[in-house]
Amino acid sequence: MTKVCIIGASGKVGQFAAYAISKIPFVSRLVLFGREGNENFLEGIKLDFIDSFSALGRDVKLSASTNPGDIEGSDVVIITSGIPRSPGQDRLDLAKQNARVVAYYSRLIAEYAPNAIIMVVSNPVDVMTAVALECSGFAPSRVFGLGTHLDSMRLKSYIANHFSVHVSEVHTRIIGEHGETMVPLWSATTIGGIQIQNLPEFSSLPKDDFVECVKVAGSEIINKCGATIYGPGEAIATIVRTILGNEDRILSVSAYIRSEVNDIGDVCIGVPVRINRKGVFPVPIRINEEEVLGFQRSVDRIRSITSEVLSDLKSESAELDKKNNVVHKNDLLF
Ligand SMILES: NC(=O)C1=CN([C@@H]2O[C@H](COP(=O)(O)OP(=O)(O)OC[C@H]3O[C@@H](n4cnc5c(N)ncnc54)[C@H](O)[C@@H]3O)[C@@H](O)[C@H]2O)C=CC1
Ligand SMILES: O=C([O-])CC(=O)C(=O)O
Repeated sequence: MTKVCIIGASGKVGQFAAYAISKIPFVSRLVLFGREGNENFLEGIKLDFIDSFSALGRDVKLSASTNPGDIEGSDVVIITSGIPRSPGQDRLDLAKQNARVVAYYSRLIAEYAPNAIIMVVSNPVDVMTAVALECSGFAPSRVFGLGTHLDSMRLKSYIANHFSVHVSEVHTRIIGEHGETMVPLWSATTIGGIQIQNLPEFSSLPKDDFVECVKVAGSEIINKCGATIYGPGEAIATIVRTILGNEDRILSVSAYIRSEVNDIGDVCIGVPVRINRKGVFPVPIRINEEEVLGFQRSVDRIRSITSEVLSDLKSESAELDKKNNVVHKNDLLF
């Protein structure tokens, strides 16, 4: 019996991710969770899913809920709640607003599903991962964010397309911020097992254009159709499958590192991690000088915004404390 709960299931990403997860064979219970007022909407999604299960021959126990008690017993809880960016906005512009939402749900998860693994999707995902880690009080191995997995998938598809090979022949990795300062690791990119730098075509490869396309992929989709849905949804489902199947795959997600990348650490950011039933475990790596410079820049940027956001949450919490003289459970941020 494995139970997965999607918080923010009434939203676009939450809804499609839930659907993609419902097709994973080991998932036996799925909770479509949302905020109060969305009961009817969530129930409608549930009924529609049930119709599709009939066509698929799937047998998943499905619930639609706004009651925190229904998070209980979850093996994996995914937070997709929060505002998405509008055209012209940077993901980091969402930090302060979404931090309150992620903080609230992380505390709720800690209370109702203390043994769960938390996956954060809400943006800016690296900063929100740090918020979830802080507010849940969970071990770093049990809190991570979607991070640069989606960026790595995007780069992989551009490379596969350029070389006219199947995507499964391409292995590549982007680390750092899920955003402007992301760092592609060409040194860790292979095609059909061959180091990309050993291919004659490498010198003429439009590498900078590829990376630029990855950086703007989300905003381009948002400008054209309002939201990215299927890419993130499938990326989320892949990671859930990796956890529940205890697959020990190495994927790039946002995780807390101590000093695993060239001794750089103390931040939640996109890095390669081993993923299994116990959670996520950063893989110690050494990258080249140019990559270190880029990664350090990314770390500095995320670390500075993270510390601002965490300190705001702390003072808001202290403010509530003073005002109410009592801290109500639902107001607690820390
Ligand atoms: N890390 C990644 O790669 C990706 C992250 N995202 C992020 O995921 C989040 C959700 O995106 P969408 O589903 O497109 O947005 P959406 O607007 O369709 O859904 C937002 C969801 O959050 C809930 N929500 C909003 N404000 C809330 C609040 N104050 N309290 C409780 N719940 C609240 C809504 O009820 C809804 O369920 C955004 O922050 C977006 O930037 C989206 C795609 C990829
Ligand atoms: O771009 C956005 O805001 C959504 C997202 O993170 C992505 O699709 O990479």
